[in-house]
Amino acid sequence: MAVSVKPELDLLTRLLARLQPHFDIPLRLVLWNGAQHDLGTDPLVTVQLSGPRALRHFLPPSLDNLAEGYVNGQFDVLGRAQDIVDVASRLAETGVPMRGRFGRLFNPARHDRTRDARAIEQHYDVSNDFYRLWLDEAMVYSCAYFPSGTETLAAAQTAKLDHILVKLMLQPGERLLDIGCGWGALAMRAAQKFGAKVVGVTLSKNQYTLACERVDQAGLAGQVEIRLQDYRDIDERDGLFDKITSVGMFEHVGLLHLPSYFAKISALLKDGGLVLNHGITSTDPDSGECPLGAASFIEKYVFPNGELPHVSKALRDMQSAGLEALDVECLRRHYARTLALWSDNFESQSDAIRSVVSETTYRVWRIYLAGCAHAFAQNWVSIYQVLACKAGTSEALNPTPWSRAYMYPNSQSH
Ligand SMILES: C[S@@+](CC[C@H](N)C(=O)[O-])C[C@H]1O[C@@H](n2cnc3c(N)ncnc32)[C@H](O)[C@@H]1O
Repeated sequence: MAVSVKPELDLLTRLLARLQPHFDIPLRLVLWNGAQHDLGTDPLVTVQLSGPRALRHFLPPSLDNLAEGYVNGQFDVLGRAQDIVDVASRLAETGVPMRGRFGRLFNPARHDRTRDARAIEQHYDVSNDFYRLWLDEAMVYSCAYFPSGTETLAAAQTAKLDHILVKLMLQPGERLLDIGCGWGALAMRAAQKFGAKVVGVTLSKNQYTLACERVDQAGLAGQVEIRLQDYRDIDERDGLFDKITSVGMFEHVGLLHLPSYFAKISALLKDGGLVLNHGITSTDPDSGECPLGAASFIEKYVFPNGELPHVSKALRDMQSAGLEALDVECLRRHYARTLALWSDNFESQSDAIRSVVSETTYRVWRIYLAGCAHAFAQNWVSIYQVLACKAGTSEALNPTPWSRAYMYPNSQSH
């Protein structure tokens, strides 16, 4: 027996008619009976509801509830991914208080080697072909650096790698450890351009396989060693490092584990050694979650167990581990730009992407990339590079010059 949806439709139509004058959101809702309702002038985004069940994803219109409806095919959305996310967050603001800021404090994520390996597998082992379709050619999967704001994605990723390696004053023959080496781009750059001997570790099997292939093809096998290894299992008795990088990795560590993460880095570093930690941070002073339900969506579908500290907590935990912060640089705008470029690539490659992953995965990542661009642009999250030294008080153990001028070798003004 067919269930009549007429009463719900009438109710909804009356409700929308009452709400419309109070909104100016460039959204057109198309109901399953074909009726259209615009929540603002000149709609940029159209939502097509497949039936009354889709409505529960608007009650409340939190970002996780909306995104889940789209990912599960309860409704279709037409428009640019970044407009879709902008409209979604404006809808969310109408119905959801900025809750969730303190969620993690009462419900910390649980981390151990097995859980973390599983979480990494879910995120990074989608397939190398998938990431190749929207990252730059070197497959750098972290915030790029746009010295003039006009660089291409590829140029900005190379500029980021060099910015990090120059900050570290990496010298020929020095031992560099890259924690969370991804597909090996930083390790290869450090060997090729700076003459370093590099160990890179990743938890992702797909990354490990491709990074090893790329190192071999570049003839760097004698200089770069890629390991499928948890950073906690690197043994300091096998030799200390002159320099350490960790780029886009400490988001996986967990708030409760940051002290032991920095203690491990400190233990692996020679006295006077430098570390560059580049990672996403919470903009909530108490290290709370991303607002409007965004954190719940990311936790469930994209980045299980990810946790972001406020930069002050990261600095505190570094200090406790004997690492003195020498330089702190905010790259928030750079990540908003990077993510917007990734999102544009994703949109332009949508057919190819759909041929290598499921429709659900395609939808999750489409909304995730555009959503993260929005989150950085809105200052919901941030990102910092922190250069620190295992210095002690001896002047001889502080390797950096008196000024920061050395960090900008190609620039006249700093
Ligand atoms: C966002 S990716 C960044 C990759 C690379 N640094 C880049 O910029 O392209 C994070 C990396 O951290 C690695 N990772 C996460 N947790 C790890 C752990 N416990 N031990 C070693 N690597 C880890 C992942 O496998 C992945 O390679």
